Amino acid sequence: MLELKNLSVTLGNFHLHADLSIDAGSRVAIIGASGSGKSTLLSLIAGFLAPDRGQVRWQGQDITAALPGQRPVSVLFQDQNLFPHLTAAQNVGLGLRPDLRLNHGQRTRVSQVLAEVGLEGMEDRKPASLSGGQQSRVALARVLLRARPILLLDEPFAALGPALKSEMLDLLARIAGETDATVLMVSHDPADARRFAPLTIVIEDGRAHPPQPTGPLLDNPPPGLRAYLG
Ligand SMILES: Nc1ncnc2c1ncn2[C@@H]1O[C@H](COP(=O)(O)OP(=O)(O)OP(=O)(O)O)[C@@H](O)[C@H]1O
Repeated sequence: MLELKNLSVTLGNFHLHADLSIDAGSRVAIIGASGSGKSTLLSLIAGFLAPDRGQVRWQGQDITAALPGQRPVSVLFQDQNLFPHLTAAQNVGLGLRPDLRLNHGQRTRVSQVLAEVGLEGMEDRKPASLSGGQQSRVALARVLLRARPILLLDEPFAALGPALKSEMLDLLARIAGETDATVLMVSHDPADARRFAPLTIVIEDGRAHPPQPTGPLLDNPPPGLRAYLG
């Protein structure tokens, strides 16, 4: 279980508070207006940002003071997930060894995960020679290889067209299933939440609310969320 216990942070005039828990293996959407604190919440969990108060706990262990690299977490952003000067295989291989000194078995594993996301034979391509969808697949292959228990996604597929985006969400769901990951995904698109996440965290007025069932929430949104969804 991922627990945010009485967690709060202040950034200038902005305050965010969260007191909630998420069962291991859940898929949760995070929705809220622009500037409501969605990325801030992910940063607190990933360890990019330290809270003023409260704890982040995973499977009963306090990880509040752990450095980002020591946390059981992978993060995918909207872009800049790949290093442009490295090949697809190297970008994926970073998930195993940051110095890229991979042995034969590890290189084989990299090729396997690339094939699993539909990029067989593209090991040596650099990001500039891959389409947007293929670049997303490389980033997902690295997530698959790392197999960290918590996966945080900050609008990872926002730049892709609708058909490609739903393809990527399906691939993500498959990868999350294979790795048993607990997934938190920020999205501006309620259709993504419905498609991917049985539960949704609403962030409003400086508060991240406990996860609620996505369907009923979006069918009958509270006033603040209704105004945001339009
Ligand atoms: N380092 C900082 N110093 C001061 N304020 C900050 C800092 N970082 C973020 N903020 C403020 O915190 C608030 C929440 O930002 P955050 O990026 O979490 O919002 P968001 O919900 O992810 O927005 P968007 O949907 O536009 O990406 C914003 O008002 C932002 O200006």
